[in-house]
Amino acid sequence: MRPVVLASASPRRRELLEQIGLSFTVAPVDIDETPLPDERPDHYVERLARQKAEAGLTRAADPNSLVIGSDTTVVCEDRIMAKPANEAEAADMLRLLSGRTHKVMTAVALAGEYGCYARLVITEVRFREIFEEEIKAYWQTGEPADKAGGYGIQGGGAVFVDGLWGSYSAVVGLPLQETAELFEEAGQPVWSVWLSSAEMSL
Ligand SMILES: Cc1cn([C@H]2C[C@H](O)[C@@H](COP(=O)(O)OP(=O)(O)OP(=O)(O)O)O2)c(=O)[nH]c1=O
Repeated sequence: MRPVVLASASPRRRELLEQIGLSFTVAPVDIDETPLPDERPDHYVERLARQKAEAGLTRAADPNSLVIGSDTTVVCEDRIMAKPANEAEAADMLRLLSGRTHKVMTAVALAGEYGCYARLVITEVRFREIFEEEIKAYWQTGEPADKAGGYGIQGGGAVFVDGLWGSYSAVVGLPLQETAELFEEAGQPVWSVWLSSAEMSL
């Protein structure tokens, strides 16, 4: 088995990867997340996911590692919403998302000595109308600050959600089905990890 590295500082990505039973180490990378001039949001998230995975591989102690990088961005009315810089920006984001359907774009990339492969997952999320008092109170919870679009579907942000079409895990930060597909293609399927942990516990 090749060692698996998650090149991310996101606690959500760590929890999602733990959920499917993979053993891995965490080694965040720091890359410039500024969009290129006129860059399309789908190209942007995939580029960042690839850059995170590739930077992680360059730094990995074992060159045989499989390194995961991922990026999540909320897109509404052609606006790319990364993590809000402050309360005013978070409030602006939630006002725009209120009563509308937006897209959550998440890309996952897996880099290994064979190259870097990626999947882009687009999920539609519909929000009910959100009131000013709620926006103010939600900021106080601390939840919006480190999340794309200024909300967490896995937390209090769930109360705004009217409907979701696509991948729930992708909205939280890592599309698990597509991540497993990349591992399958890399010759290290997730089920083989399940099998070896089951054999070890016998
Ligand atoms: C929309 C949404 C995003 N998020 C999070 C997932 C990501 O952590 C974050 C988007 O920021 P990213 O820049 O994708 O990731 P990050 O900076 O947190 O971590 P790293 O780059 O080191 O991998 O928003 C949620 O937790 N819940 C949600 O509902």
